[in-house]
Amino acid sequence: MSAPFFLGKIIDVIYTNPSADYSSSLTRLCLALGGVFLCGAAANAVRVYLMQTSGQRIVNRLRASLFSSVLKQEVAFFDKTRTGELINRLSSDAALLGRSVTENLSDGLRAGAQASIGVGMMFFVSPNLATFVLSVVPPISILAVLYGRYLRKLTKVTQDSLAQATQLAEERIGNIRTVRAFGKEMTEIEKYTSKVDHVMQLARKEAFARAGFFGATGLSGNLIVLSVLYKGGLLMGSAHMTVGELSSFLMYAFWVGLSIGGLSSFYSELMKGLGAGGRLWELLEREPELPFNEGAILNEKSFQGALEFKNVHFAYPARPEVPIFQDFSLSIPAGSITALVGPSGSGKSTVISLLLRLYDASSGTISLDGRDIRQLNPVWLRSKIGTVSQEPILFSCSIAENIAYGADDPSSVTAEQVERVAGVANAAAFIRHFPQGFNTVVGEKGVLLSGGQKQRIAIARALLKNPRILLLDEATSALDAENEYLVQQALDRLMEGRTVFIIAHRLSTIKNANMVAVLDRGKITECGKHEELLSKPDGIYRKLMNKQSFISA
Ligand SMILES: Nc1ncnc2c1ncn2[C@@H]1O[C@H](COP(=O)(O)OP(=O)(O)OP(=O)(O)O)[C@@H](O)[C@H]1O
Repeated sequence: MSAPFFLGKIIDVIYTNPSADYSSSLTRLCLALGGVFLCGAAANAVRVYLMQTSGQRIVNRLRASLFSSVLKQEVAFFDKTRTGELINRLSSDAALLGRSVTENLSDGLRAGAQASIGVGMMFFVSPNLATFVLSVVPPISILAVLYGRYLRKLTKVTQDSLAQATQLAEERIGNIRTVRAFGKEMTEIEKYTSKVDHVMQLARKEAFARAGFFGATGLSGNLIVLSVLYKGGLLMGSAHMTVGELSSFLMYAFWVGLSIGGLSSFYSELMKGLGAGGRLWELLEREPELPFNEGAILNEKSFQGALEFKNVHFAYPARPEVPIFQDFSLSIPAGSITALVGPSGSGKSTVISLLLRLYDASSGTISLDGRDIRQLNPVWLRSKIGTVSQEPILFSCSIAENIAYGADDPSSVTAEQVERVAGVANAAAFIRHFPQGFNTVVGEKGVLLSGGQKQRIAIARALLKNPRILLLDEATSALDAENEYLVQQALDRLMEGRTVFIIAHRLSTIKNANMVAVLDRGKITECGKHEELLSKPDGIYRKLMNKQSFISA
């Protein structure tokens, strides 16, 4: 900021002081100006480096905190929040906010310092001229505030619209097989294009506002310079100013003009950042409705694994008006196999979700060894429960890593442990057939494997977890005879010595269960062994067995 001052002095020396110490004055002033330039260059380099690195650090921390906050939310939150929206928050919103508070903030601070010191220096050089010139500033400030408000609103809408496009792309790319099977590529392309077109329309609105604002601020800056020339010229004419002073003043005025342009850009970027930041904070500060990692832990030694539902009422939070369970009661004794049967959509999978405490019952209690699960630490509770679902989901990493995922600490699992459980789960043979063996990457959600293979890997994963309680949702689709036998044998091994709750789709499972429970219209209507239930002439179970086809393999 002192450069124009020295420049003015140098010009005055050149113009008005051709005296004896002319060359030494000139050298001194030029050296001082050279020093100022050097310091300026070094400070700028350091500023850029620090802002770049701190910017990235802020974005990274923001993303990590956001991811952690998202993963701790209750499952109902994910029922009502679109995945694409969350991904957008993590990627584009975080970047926008990060950039806004670092690079942009640094530019803004610099512009602010330049403008205020520039104004101070203008008053120092010529108070008279400065007062005249600064009458241009207030209208620009009003314009900036109005523009900032508009931009903030527009950014929120644009980010929302972008999130919708991301959501669509993510869902359709993730389910390309379904899109392809229905031949809907062109429809999806059109849908996506129309969504990004909408983003474009909003971007055009922003560009329009930006163009007007920048035009106006640029013009104001130039008007400042013009007014300096005019009024300064008059002052010089009446010998109230030297040529050096006018030059210094002109440069300060030019800087102030530029800085106002910089400040307006900073302001608009800040408003954009705040627009994107609003929902980031909302998400960062959101407290999960179900506790994440707090509550009691039962004594491991006396832990049995008996489960009980008592008069449970439940409706999904996303659809509170549709009751799923009404007065649902069921006792699952420790170490026994309980099979649940019921029509499709009757709420069988919901029982598993409640046992895992993915949702809380609206009323009634679910207990583990006589203790209400709402008093227990959900992380501990889930560590005692293993699940194998109808269509197990694997992650896009190696088979070994997918199996090790079952352990509390996957990094401590040895290759021998993985191979052992894979052997018990009848998976080792087919895994060894792959060229990369246990290091074979299974593709997103395990697409590179067959249904039976995925199931056996999921069984190996559950075996490694070695849980006291096992919740199984049998696959509804029949496998070929060999696969069927291998999966069934693996499941039988997995079930040994545990409390097993199984949603049954196979006749053999029902026959082998210690107890079969029949779910009908939100409650358990019959309970007993397969033959007992079948012998009731008007029993619901009997009707169900006639109506519903169970896999008989
Ligand atoms: N996350 C959810 N939000 C709202 N409603 C849900 C949710 N999940 C399931 N439902 C509804 O709850 C009811 C019970 O679903 P559930 O998956 O438990 O049935 P199911 O007996 O396991 O069915 P199937 O045998 O076909 O797998 C269904 O009507 C379903 O539409």
